[in-house]
Amino acid sequence: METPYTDHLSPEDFEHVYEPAEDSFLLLDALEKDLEYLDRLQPRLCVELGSGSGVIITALAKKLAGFSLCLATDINPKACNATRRTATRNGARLDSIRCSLADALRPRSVDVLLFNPPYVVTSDEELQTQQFDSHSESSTDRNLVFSWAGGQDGRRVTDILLKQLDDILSPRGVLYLLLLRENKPEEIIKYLEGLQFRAVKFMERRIPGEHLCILKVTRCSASS
Ligand SMILES: C[S@@+](CC[C@H](N)C(=O)[O-])C[C@H]1O[C@@H](n2cnc3c(N)ncnc32)[C@H](O)[C@@H]1O
Repeated sequence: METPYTDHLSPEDFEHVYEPAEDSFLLLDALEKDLEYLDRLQPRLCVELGSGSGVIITALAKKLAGFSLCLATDINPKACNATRRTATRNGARLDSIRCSLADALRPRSVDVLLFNPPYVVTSDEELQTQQFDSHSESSTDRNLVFSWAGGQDGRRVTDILLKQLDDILSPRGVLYLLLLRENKPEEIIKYLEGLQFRAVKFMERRIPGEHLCILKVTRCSASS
């Protein structure tokens, strides 16, 4: 899949919005690798949580143009705005909604769910401030911190999503989730198996200082 243009986003934008990095590109590569599967799935609704600059959902929206509705969410209003601009600049059709995770969506409606969460292990205090800020309409200097700060085990936001996953994914839905080794992917796989999901490490990449992987999650009841 082509990496969308981001030349409309300035260095000032990237002071508030997460700039695409190795983690973003790994998620893009995983989607590229699974395009045949996605073509067969013919998803009606694809959603990226925490879309940041919007490069990932824009790339997918272009690829699946014609048969999928694509949506992006982010708690950071500047990220929602950047996502809209990236989609427009690249000729992709999608909507961008400011909300936490999938809070604004109909239950069990999402066929393809993407999330590159704030995954870095930090103190939990970082996130308490995030909850306060996320109620404000304005963007703050701390938005960038909230794009990577993950609290204990780098899992605070991810764990909220995992608890809600059964209510978010459609019966044939699939989740592509980016994780760091420190997020304990094996523990997450076991947890999901207990909830009747099938989770596999779909792609892995070592970069200086980080060992990243993409978890692919489907319902056990879904045909593979
Ligand atoms: C690591 S960045 C990923 C950005 C983009 N998806 C990418 O891969 O380049 C994480 C994004 O999640 C957003 N985020 C953090 N907590 C969130 C939440 N509870 N609901 C929605 N978005 C959230 C941040 O604002 C940030 O844009």
